[in-house]
Amino acid sequence: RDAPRLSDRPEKESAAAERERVYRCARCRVLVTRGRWEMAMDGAHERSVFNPAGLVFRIACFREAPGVAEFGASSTEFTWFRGYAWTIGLCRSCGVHLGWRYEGSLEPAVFYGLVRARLVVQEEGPDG
Ligand SMILES: O=C1C=NC(=S)N1
Repeated sequence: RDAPRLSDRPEKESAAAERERVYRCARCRVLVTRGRWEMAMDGAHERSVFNPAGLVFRIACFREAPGVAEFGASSTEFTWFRGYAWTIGLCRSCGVHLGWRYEGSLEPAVFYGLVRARLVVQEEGPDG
């Protein structure tokens, strides 16, 4: 693997470094989102969810994800976030499934649940 996956991230990472992180599509490297937009939902930064097909995903929530394009109609079926409807979110550039866009009448009105394994952290600059 040429880019450290999020699971490789050092545990004691400074909040400032986290905010500067750039997350890119693991398949095409387009910019998807940024650390400054990451948010905790119900106190958790990450959560494991599963769909009716039994597929399990480890997702992280972000307030914004410019690299994600919505696909298809929204649904409230089996939503992992009460009060929110979800729409499939694909990579805007290569179309791979990156996660879901959530919309609801709560705060925040919109957020994204993205599959951590489908994102890579942008390579550090020359100073590492
Ligand atoms: O929140 C979600 C997204 N896909 C399923 S299933 N529930």
